[in-house]
Amino acid sequence: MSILACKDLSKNYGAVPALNHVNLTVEAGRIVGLLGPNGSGKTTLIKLANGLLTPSEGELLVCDERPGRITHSLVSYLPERTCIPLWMSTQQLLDFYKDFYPDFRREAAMEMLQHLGIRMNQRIKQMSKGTREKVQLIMVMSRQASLYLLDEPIGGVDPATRDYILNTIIGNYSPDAAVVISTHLIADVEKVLDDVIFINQGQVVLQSSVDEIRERNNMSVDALFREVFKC
Ligand SMILES: Nc1ncnc2c1ncn2[C@@H]1O[C@H](COP(=O)(O)OP(=O)(O)OP(=O)(O)O)[C@@H](O)[C@H]1O
Repeated sequence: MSILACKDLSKNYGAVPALNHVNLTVEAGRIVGLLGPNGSGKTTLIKLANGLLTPSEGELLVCDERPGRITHSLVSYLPERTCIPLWMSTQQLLDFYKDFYPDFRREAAMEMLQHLGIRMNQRIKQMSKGTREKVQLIMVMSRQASLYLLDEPIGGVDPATRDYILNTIIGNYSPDAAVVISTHLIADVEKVLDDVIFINQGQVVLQSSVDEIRERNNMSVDALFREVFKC
């Protein structure tokens, strides 16, 4: 069973085609980079997988289920923008997640928050943008989900902390789960990726393992991306 499967999936916003007959699968145990230029359809695909949008044509399945009530408990989603309640303290946010998500691993979240020096009594609205991003990512990755959908997870995180975030958080998920990361920070993220999907103008132009890219093209994912999408 694949964790995510798109079959001939299309999505239009009115007359604007955002995804155009996309076929792809993501298997358990894989960390997949969803990479493409601005406006290529990454966020649209992530929102379809999370059930925030519905397909115009074709099908998208999460663990063999159409997005809906069942998949909401299987998917842990980090949106592009911060959407945690700003008035809460870190402590209150932990309580909120524990109440809301039965699969939330509070101890794991606490350990990561403490490692990054994030105070339990600080309110989210008092935090810097990068700290908010870290907190939200820790919350999302502390759920025991089957599919993690991370839309631009580390854009505001300083480079020194990125490696910790990527290694500790993304390296700590269950082998039965899959992670899809949309990012423009390819050089930073590619060391944790197993596979990449290149998407352009709503179409998948490449799906490959990172090892294959390095062997076949003798270059990093970042270098290949720059070559494929050169302006
Ligand atoms: N709500 C909307 N209404 C109309 N068009 C939209 C809407 N959201 C996205 N689009 C269009 O759909 C296409 C894909 O957008 P999407 O946000 O999925 O791209 P993206 O790859 O995530 O881009 P970026 O890297 O800039 O975040 C673009 O042409 C965009 O203008």
